[in-house]
Amino acid sequence: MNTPQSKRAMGREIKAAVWTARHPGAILTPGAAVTAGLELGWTTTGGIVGGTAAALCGWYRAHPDTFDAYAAPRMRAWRRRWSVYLGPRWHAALRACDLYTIHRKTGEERFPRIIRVRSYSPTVDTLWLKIPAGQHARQFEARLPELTEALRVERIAVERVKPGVIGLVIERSEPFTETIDAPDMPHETDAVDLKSVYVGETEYGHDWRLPVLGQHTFIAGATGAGKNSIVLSQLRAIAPLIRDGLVRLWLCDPKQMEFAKLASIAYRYAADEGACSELVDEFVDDLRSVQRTFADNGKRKITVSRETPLNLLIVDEIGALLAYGDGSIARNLRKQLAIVGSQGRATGHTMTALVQEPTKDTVPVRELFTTRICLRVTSAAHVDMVLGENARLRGAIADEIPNHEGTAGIGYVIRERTRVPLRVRAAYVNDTEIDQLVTFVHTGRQGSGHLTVVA
Ligand SMILES: Nc1ncnc2c1ncn2[C@@H]1O[C@H](COP(=O)(O)OP(=O)(O)OP(=O)(O)O)[C@@H](O)[C@H]1O
Repeated sequence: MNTPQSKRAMGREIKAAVWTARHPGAILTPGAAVTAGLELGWTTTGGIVGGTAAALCGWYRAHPDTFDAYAAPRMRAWRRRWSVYLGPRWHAALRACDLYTIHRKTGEERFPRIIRVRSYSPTVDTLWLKIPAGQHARQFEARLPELTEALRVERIAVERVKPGVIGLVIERSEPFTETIDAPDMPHETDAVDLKSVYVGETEYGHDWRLPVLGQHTFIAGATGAGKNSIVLSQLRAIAPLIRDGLVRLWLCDPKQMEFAKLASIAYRYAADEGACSELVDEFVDDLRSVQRTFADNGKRKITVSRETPLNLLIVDEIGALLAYGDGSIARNLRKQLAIVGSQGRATGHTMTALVQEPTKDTVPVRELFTTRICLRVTSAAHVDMVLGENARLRGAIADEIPNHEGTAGIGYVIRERTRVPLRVRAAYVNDTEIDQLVTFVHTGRQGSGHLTVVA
C-alpha cells in the first residue's frame, strides 16, 4: 500500500457518506418509519411499532430463557453502541488514555474504529476495534488501567482478533457481591433431579444447575479459586441419594484437604497417586461389569437404582496425577479416563475432574469432559484451553478475576445453545456444612441398615 502523501484530510461530505454506508440502519430505520407513516398512515404505523414492542414484552415475560439468550444480547448491544460507545464519548476516553495516532501530514487524529459491539451478558461487552496503522494490542494492554477508569468500568481485557483488529472485553460491573449459601440437603430422593443439580447462581440471578447423570465435568481454577465448592454443593444437593446407595462416590484425593472429610461416606477413597490409579482401574472394571449385565439383559441405558447406582468419580488435582512420576500412572489414567469419557455415560459412570492449571498434560483429557467450568485462572491462555476457542474474546475473562477470597467460586461456563460464556458463582460449603453432609449420610444409613464400604 502506498503511504498517503497529501496534506489534505478527507472531505467532510465523503466522511459523512462513508459513515452512512457503514451504518445503513441509522438512515434506513427512521426512513422506513417515515415512509410507512406516509404510505400506511400514522395510526397503522404506530400500531405496528406498538405491536412489535408488545410482542417483545410478551416474549420477555413468557420465556425468559430464550429472550435472555437471543433477543436481550442484540438489544443491549445496540443500546450500548449508540449510548455508551458513541463517537465523541469514545474518542474522549481514547484521547485521555493516549490511545490514538496523529497523521503526520494532515495532523488528523485517528482513533481505533468500533466495528462490532456484542453484549452477550448484562455485565460484559465485547468491542472489535479496527486499529490505525502504528497501533498494536500491546499499547492497549499497557493503558488498560487508565482506559478502565476513563470508561468507568470494572475491568477490561484485550485480545488480538486478526491483523489490524483487536477485541476489548469490557466487564461493566461485578454481578456477584455476596457469598451464596450452601444448598439445602433434601430429605427425600424424589426431590433430586440428577440431570439438574443446584450448585449456585448465574449472573442473571437464576439457579446455576449442573447435570451429574450423563455428563462429565471439568473444573479449572487456580489455587483458592473455589473449585471444591462446586463439587461440595453438588454433593449436598444429592445427599439423600448418597445416603440411600443410589449414588456411589469414588474419590481420588491426592491433596487430602476438604475431600478427606468425605472419606467415610465414599464408596472408594484413595489419596496417594498409586492408589488413585488403582481406584480408577477399579472404576473401569465396574463400568465393564455393568456393560456385561446390560448386554445380558438387553439394556442400553441406566435407570438409577440401588442395583444399578450412579457411580461418581471425583479426581482432584488431575494435573498433578497426569504429571506424576515416570509417566506410567499418567498413561494408565489417560487410557482409563478415555474409556470412562466415551462409555461411562450409558452405564452411570460419570466423572468430575479438578485442575489448578490447565497445561499440555491436561488439555488432551479435557476433551473427554462435556461440561467445563473455568474459575479464576492465572493466564489468559488457560481460558480458551478450558472453555474452547474464542471463549475469552466472547467475554470469559476468568484470568481477570481478582485473586482474593471475595471472588472465590466465580467463573464461567459456556452456554450450550448459543456457545456464549455465562458468569456463574458456586454456593459456598463451609467445614460445618461438610460435616453436616457426612452426618446426614451416616445417620440415614444406620437407620436403613445400609452399610458404608470404605477402601
Ligand atoms: N463458592 C465460594 N464462595 C465464596 N467463597 C468461597 C467459595 N469457595 C471457596 N471460597 C473461599 O475461598 C477459599 C479457598 O477456597 P478453596 O480452597 O476451596 O479453593 P480451591 O479452588 O478448591 O483451591 P485449592 O485448589 O487450593 O484446593 C475458601 O477457604 C473460602 O473461604
